[in-house]
Parts: sequence; structure tokens; C-alpha cells
Amino acid sequence: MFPFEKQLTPGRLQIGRRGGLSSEDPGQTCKLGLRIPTHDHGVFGRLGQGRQSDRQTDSMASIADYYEGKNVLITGATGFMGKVLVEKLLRSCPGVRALYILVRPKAGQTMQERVSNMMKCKLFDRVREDDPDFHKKIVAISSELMQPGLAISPEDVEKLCSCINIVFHCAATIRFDEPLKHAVQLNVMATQQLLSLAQRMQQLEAFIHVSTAYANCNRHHIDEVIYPPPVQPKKLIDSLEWMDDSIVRDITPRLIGDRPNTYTYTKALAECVVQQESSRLNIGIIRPSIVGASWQEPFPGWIDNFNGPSGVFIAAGKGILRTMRANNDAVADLIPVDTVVNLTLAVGWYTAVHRPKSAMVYNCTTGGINPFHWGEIEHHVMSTFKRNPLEQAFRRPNANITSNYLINQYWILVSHKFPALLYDLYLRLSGQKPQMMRIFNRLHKAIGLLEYFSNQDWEWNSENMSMLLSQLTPEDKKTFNFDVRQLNWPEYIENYCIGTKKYVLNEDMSDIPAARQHLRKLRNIRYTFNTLLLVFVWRVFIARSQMARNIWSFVVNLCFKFLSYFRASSTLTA
Ligand SMILES: CCCCCCCCCCCCCCCC(=O)SCCNC(=O)CCNC(=O)[C@H](O)C(C)(C)COP(=O)(O)OP(=O)(O)OC[C@H]1O[C@@H](n2cnc3c(N)ncnc32)[C@H](O)[C@@H]1OP(=O)(O)O
Ligand SMILES: NC(=O)C1=CN([C@@H]2O[C@H](COP(=O)(O)OP(=O)(O)OC[C@H]3O[C@@H](n4cnc5c(N)ncnc54)[C@H](OP(=O)(O)O)[C@@H]3O)[C@@H](O)[C@H]2O)C=CC1
Repeated sequence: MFPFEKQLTPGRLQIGRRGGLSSEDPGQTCKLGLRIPTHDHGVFGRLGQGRQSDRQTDSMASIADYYEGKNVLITGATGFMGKVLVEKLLRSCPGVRALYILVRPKAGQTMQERVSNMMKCKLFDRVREDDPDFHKKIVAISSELMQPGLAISPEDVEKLCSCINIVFHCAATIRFDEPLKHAVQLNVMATQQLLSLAQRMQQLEAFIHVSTAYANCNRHHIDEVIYPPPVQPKKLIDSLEWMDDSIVRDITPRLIGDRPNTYTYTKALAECVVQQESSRLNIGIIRPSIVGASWQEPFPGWIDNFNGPSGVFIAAGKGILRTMRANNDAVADLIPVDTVVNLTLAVGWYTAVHRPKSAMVYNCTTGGINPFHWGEIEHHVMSTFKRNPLEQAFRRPNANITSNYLINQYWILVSHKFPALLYDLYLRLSGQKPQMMRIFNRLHKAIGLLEYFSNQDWEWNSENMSMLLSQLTPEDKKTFNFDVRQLNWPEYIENYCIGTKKYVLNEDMSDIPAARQHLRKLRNIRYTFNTLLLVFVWRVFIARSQMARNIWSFVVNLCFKFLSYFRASSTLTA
């Protein structure tokens, strides 16, 4: 099953670097926390890495200096975070020798086509300006992470084993509704296979694994430690191998227990798998919370997908989403993608140079340092989309969040389902295919999966992130900034929303006047509709019943009296 493992000699497997946690007791909780940097030589230190004197020079060098002449392996380079990582490495570490990226063919495109399309992306504009030949540093390796041996050819395996200095493992399935078997294959087994490959890399200095801050979301307070896994990964993998898909589906809720989905469950198992190798490799684990658009680099507001809050913001901006269950006062632990990438590169440097005695975990979060709440997010998202409307909005943007289940259900009925029904009726009558109800059903499914995260908050300890920041030179603090204390949330959210408009929806900013005009049209339609509704209600319910007419005239009289009273008292005071 894990072909790389077979090639490891037992002697090498037994070499440990310390007396702490070994691969035999992976479930034990270990406090990794802060530690004094050591220059302890690990297995790979002995296996073909630079001499200690070289490394002492490295420890004083800047992050960019460290990456000079290095060969870097990146998985998930075609994903949201991976692309930003590739861009930042090329731009801020121009001395990097080569970036080996594991890519699979997908959606009718060959691996090469995908890579050349990726490099044409706007994200790379700044790198392209600095170095038009930047693509020469990217070496694409064909790989399907779900296949045995990661489906890397023997020649490529040989090449990687002889030259890679540092591995960044970003690939994962981040879908919340992923079937367990698939999520285990990709998030756990592929990680295991990559670690086995990493063990064979003669020049390897660090292995950086990207996890998630929500891997342990069944806990309220989360330290920078690897918690005992919900089940031993090996046991689960063995069981899933013989189980029918339908059996797996049936037992999934029991297995994931108090975690909300297979994603967080398998990411927790992946951390355990990574920890099992931490006696043999220099390992760093990054746990970002909700990764959002870029804050500063390569430009503010870069985002290219609907994941997490982005889809919610877009749906709210389009006037489709009017209500969602979220706690106004809960911390919205968003973290900009460029912050995560800067931290990742700094962790790569720190892990390789200082070789901490055990795998260090970095909770990459904002809540404990510079908190912002869902209620504030709602306010800033709405205000941005009112000033910079999206094109062809369904209704005027006016989303409200509530933690009350019944109130939310009421607004779903009144503000989602009813308008969707009316619009579909209109489409049917005008000979078109109804679509609004289908869109709302998809939206409800998506936000239903997110609500777990928007209705509660967590406390993450992020001491290691602060410790790392204190280790950077003043120059590195600027180039690889991950100091989230400087984050100005209203400005960030505004850029985020504009980023969804420009880069996800590909809308032109010059069309904003037309979009505003469209919103005015929608407002007039709403006024007309409300007036017609009032007349209809009057005709059907009030005009027909004597009692309703009496109540109506009583209410009107009362209002009239109040008005006269206030007018009289204001005349007297004048
Ligand atoms: C103003 C209000 C403020 C309050 C605001 C509160 C926000 C509260 C956020 C909490 C956020 C926590 C985040 C946890 C922290 C991580 O762990 S981050 C990792 C997060 N992972 C994700 O977000 C993945 C979630 N997504 C999924 O699991 C799946 O996409 C879904 C939602 C189940 C949908 O699956 P599906 O129906 O099979 O659809 P899928 O094939 O994925 O996509 C179909 C289409 O819908 C689009 N789409 C996908 N998702 C969405 C979406 N959410 N919306 C719209 N379209 C979407 C796709 O782009 C695709 O478009 P086409 O290519 O067809 O044109
Ligand atoms: N986005 C977020 O909010 C958060 C993300 N994270 C973590 O960050 C990492 C990156 O996430 P993000 O960039 O957002 O995710 P994306 O979904 O954007 O990217 C996932 C990457 O993994 C690759 N991949 C998936 N399946 C395979 C496969 N079978 N074989 C080869 N490659 C595959 C994808 O390649 P392809 O293009 O071929 O599909 C893509 O490059 C993940 O580990 C995730 O858990 C952590 C916290 C929050």
C-alpha cells in the first residue's frame, strides 16, 4: 500500500532523535510550546545535510537567504494557498533554485496545460514583471496523490530524493461533505505516503505540513500540541479497506463523533500521522483558521474560490442570501492567505535552521490577538457591497445574521423561499427554465455546513507564532509579515469583498455605476411590489370583514391622534 515504506531499512526507521514521543506512542499529548533553538542533528542532519558550521551561518541569515539555492517540493500548488505560496517564494526568495510541484491532470487538461494556465494567472503579474522567465524555476511533476506511490514515476522519485531540501505539504480535500473513504485517502494516506517519500530525500532539511486550526474543533481551548487522535489512523485505514462504501457512509457519523465533518476529522488524523514521523524528520505543522483573501500581497483582496466565507459574502452581495445562522458576538477567526504563506515560509526556515527537538505546531489565528466578530463582518460586508455593488444582483444586499433558529427559519421562508418561488413563477411564465429554487437549495446546503463554525468561538494559543515573529530580523518582519496585530479589519473586509467581485466573479470595477443603477431599479420594484401587496391584503382581508375594517379605522385613528398630539405639543413648546 505504501511503496516508499518498503524501501526504508529497519535500522533507519529505529533511529530516534530524542527520548520523547516515539512513533509507538503517537496518541500521547505532548506540549511542544516554546523551546530554546537547538542545533541537534537529526537523522536527516546526518544523512547528507550541510555541516553544522553551514547551519550556524544559516541561522543568522535572513529567510530569503536561507531559500537561496534550495529545491522546494510543494503539494497542492494549484490550490488557493499553494498558488500564493509559489508566487511569494518566487518573488521574495529570488535565489530559490527550483520549485517542484506535484500536479495531476484534471478536467480535460494535461498537467502541463494546467501549470502554464496557472502561471498566466493575474496573481503572478508582479513576479512576471520582476522576472519574465520565472516559469523556468517551476518543475511540474505528474502526481495523483490518491494513487499508490503518489503515482510519481520512478525517474521523478529518484530526482526528488536526490535534490529536495524542503517540503511544503498543502494538498488536501477541504470539502465538508467528502465521503470518509475519499477524505482518508487524500488527507491521511497521501500524507503518510509523502512522509515515506520524504524519508528517502537525502538533502531534506524540513517537512512542513499544513493542517487546520479546526482539526481539534471538538475542544474549546486549543494549544499548540498534537492531541490524541480520535482513532489510530492505521486501524481506520485497515477497516476502510474492506468496508463497502455504503457501510462507511452509515458509520461515518459515529466515527467522526463530535467533529462536524470528515474534513476536520481526517485533518486530525493527518496530524497524528505526521507526528509519528517527527523523530525522523524536522517537522513543522501550520494550523490556519479560516483562510481568506490576501491582506497585502501580491495585492490586497486576492481570492479565487467560493470556499469558507467567500461564497457567503458573494451570495450576500448578490442579494440572494438574506439570513444566516451566526452568532454576532462570536469571533470570526479569519486569517489572510498571505499571512499564512508568510508564516509557512518562516516556519520552513526556522524548522530547517533550528531543528526543534519535536514537531512544532503553529496555530495561525487572529482571534486571540486581534479579534473581530461575525456581527462586525456582516456590517462591513453589507456596507461594502452597497457602495460597490455586484452586477445583476437578485435583490438589494441586505443580509442579517441571527443565532436564533426560529427567526432564521422565518426569514428563510419569507426572504429566500418566497421570492425564489415568485421568480421561478415569472421565469416559467416567460418561457424560461426555473432556477432560483435550485440555487437556494444549494446555498442552504452550503451555509448549513458552515454554521457550525459561525455560531461558536474557540480559543487558540498562538505562542509559537509570536515566538517566531520575535526571531525574525526587522527586514524579514516586513518581507514575511505575519503580525496580525497590524491588520485593519474594516479595510481588509472591504478589499476582500472587492476581491470577490474582481477575481472570483471577474466583474469590472468600471461597471459599478450600472450596478448601482440596477440596485435603484430593484428598490423601485420593491416599493411597487410592497404597495401592491398592501392593496391586495386590504382588498382580500380587510375590506371584506366588518371587524377588520373596525380594527383598521381604530389603528388609523390612533396614529392620527398621536400625530396631532405631537404637533400640538411641539407648537406649545415653540
Ligand atoms: C454577510 C454574512 C456574514 C456572515 C458570514 C458567516 C460566514 C461563515 C463562514 C464560516 C467558514 C468556516 C470555515 C471553516 C474553516 C475551514 O476549514 S476552511 C476550509 C473550508 N472548506 C470549505 O469551505 C469547503 C466548503 N465547500 C464544500 O464543502 C462544498 O463546496 C459544498 C458547499 C458542500 C458544495 O458542494 P456541491 O454542491 O457539490 O458544489 P461544488 O461542486 O463544490 O460547487 C458547485 C458550484 O457552487 C459553487 N460554490 C461552492 N461553494 C459555494 C458557496 N459557499 N456559495 C456559493 N457558491 C458556491 C462552486 O464554485 C461551483 O460553481 P460551478 O463550478 O458549478 O460554477
Ligand atoms: N482554505 C481554507 O480556509 C483553509 C485551508 N487549510 C488547509 O490549507 C491547505 C490548502 O488549502 P486550499 O489551498 O484552500 O485548498 P484548495 O482546495 O484550494 O487546494 C487543494 C490542493 O490540493 C490538490 N489536490 C487535491 N486532491 C488531489 C489529488 N488527489 N492529487 C493531487 N493533488 C490534489 C489540489 O489539486 P487540484 O488543483 O488538482 O485539484 C489543490 O492543488 C489544505 O491542507 C487545507 O486543509 C487550513 C485551514 C483553512
